[in-house]
Amino acid sequence: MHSKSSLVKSTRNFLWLCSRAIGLVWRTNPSLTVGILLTSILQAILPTAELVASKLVIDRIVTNLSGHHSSSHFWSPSLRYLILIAVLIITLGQVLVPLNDTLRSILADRVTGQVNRKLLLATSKWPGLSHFEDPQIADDWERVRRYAPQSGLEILTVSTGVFVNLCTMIGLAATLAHLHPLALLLVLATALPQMLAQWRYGTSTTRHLYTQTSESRKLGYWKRTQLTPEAAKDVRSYWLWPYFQFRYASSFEHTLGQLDKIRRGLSLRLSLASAVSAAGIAGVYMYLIWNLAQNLSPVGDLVLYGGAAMLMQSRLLELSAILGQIPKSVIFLPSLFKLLDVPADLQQAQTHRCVPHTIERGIEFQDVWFTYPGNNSPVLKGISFTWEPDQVLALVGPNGAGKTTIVKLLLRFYDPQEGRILLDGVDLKDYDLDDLRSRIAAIFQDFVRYEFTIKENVAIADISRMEDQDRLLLALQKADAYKLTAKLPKWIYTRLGRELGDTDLSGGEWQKIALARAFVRDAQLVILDEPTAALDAQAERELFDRFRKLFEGHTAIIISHRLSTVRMADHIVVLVNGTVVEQGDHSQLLALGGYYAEMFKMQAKWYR
Ligand SMILES: Nc1ncnc2c1ncn2[C@@H]1O[C@H](COP(=O)(O)OP(=O)(O)OP(=O)(O)O)[C@@H](O)[C@H]1O
Repeated sequence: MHSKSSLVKSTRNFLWLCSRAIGLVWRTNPSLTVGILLTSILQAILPTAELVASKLVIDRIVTNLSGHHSSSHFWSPSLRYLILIAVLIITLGQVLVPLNDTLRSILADRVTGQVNRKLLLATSKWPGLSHFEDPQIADDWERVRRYAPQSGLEILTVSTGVFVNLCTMIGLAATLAHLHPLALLLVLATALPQMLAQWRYGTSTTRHLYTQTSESRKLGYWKRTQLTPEAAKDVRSYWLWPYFQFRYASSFEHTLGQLDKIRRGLSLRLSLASAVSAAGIAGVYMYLIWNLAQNLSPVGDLVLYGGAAMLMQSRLLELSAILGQIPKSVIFLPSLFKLLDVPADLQQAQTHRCVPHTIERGIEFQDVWFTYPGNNSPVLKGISFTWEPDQVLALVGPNGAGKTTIVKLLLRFYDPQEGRILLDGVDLKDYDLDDLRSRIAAIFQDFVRYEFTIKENVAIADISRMEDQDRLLLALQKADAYKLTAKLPKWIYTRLGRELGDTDLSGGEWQKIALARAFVRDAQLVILDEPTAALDAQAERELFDRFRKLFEGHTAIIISHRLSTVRMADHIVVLVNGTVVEQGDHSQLLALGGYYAEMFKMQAKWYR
């Protein structure tokens, strides 16, 4: 009972997937889809028509040869007429193959483009970061990347393939049954083992590929480690090539070695089964030759029925190969539709409340607890602190204390599991998410180095200001990055990066470009995560001197391990292991003689 209901459920699920996939193909380009269907229907009818026409031509030739000896009688009007029809049918059959293939290729590319656009649109609606860090979603991406763009088209290919082969086979079966019902039975029975082997081949290899998705992600990773310019430095300086090659080779062996084993076993069965089907064809031919010898049938029958038996078998095999392909076409569709339908990872406010233009009361963390999705232990354990408007707040603490996590919560990349984060007394969750983020200029320590021009790299913080050159130049000046543009070949129009760019910058120069982004936006909140980590001592000092002026009228948060950068902050929060251990301004914390004072003295000692 249970297995029956699960069969009904999985069949319903399968049909739903197929209809959704075909719907996707249809909506991508209805006229191309119709073109493929029409050419497929014609391809279904033509093979039987070709056989019948050939038989009629041969029989007419034999009749004309036996009845008359003059050339004019041989070329009787009926023979010419039959030859013309046969040539037309054969030509049409030949023309349809490339036509159908071309239509399929065009549609395949369009479906791929459509699927990718849909996926990008769907991911743009994931408000947080959790989905990007979920290993199951990463597996779904891998399946989609490898197979799903073709899946919609494969479903179309499979369904038209099944239709074409069934139509062709009805004609062929009727022809064979006309010769003798046992001839039909013989062909069907001897094709059966090969059909089963073919089907098993398709389903087993697909199942294997599906279960190996995580492993093939690793395979891709080991390949990338040897190809990306970032890793190339390490690979060469540490001579990692043999090690990465080894990891790649063992991962390759793991995924594809097993597949080879499956393939070898199945191909042996397939060869044995082919021998059985060949025996079936031989049986039909023996019967035809015996008939011919007994003068029971014309020569044309050899072409018609022998051809029908061979074609029937090849179509049966094609059908089972197509049926074996179904799991491959379908098995990746759930991943595609899961990615398209995955619910948002954050609740969005229904009220569309905007962040006030002037922050009056500041920001307050109230007993905030946070654990990263998939982790067991919390990263933030009951964090509480207040951040007054127009203040510069600094977060300090050892590595892994949770400083960047606090910033991620402020941007609502994740929501805390317990506690609240208030902006002017209102929970961040109650603000419109897009509006909230548009009021924050955040520069992370792992900022992205886009292979764009300098102008674009700065304007990325507010695309609407792309043509506001004065603003962009001012931002570059504030970040002390303007000077470096002078030495570049195309000034601010110089494209940066190693892959597409004209030239590249040093780490510190890149950091200045990233810092300039903070000054492009009209943001109420500025977040700088390690803004001076890559700067030289003089640049850090200059930034430090100008910091107050640069962020005048801004509520800013700065994360830094360099306490020389941090000391000018109005309020300093010291985090250790996810909890606030001290807070106050620089002199208060020094007077306290705790973690901050110790770190500051240690750093000062090093400098001295
Ligand atoms: N995306 C993530 N998924 C799971 N755990 C994470 C993730 N990001 C950070 N963590 C964990 O959270 C802890 C705090 O990380 P966070 O980046 O906030 O530290 P931090 O104080 O900014 O450290 P650092 O000074 O090294 O930049 C770390 O122990 C880290 O392992």
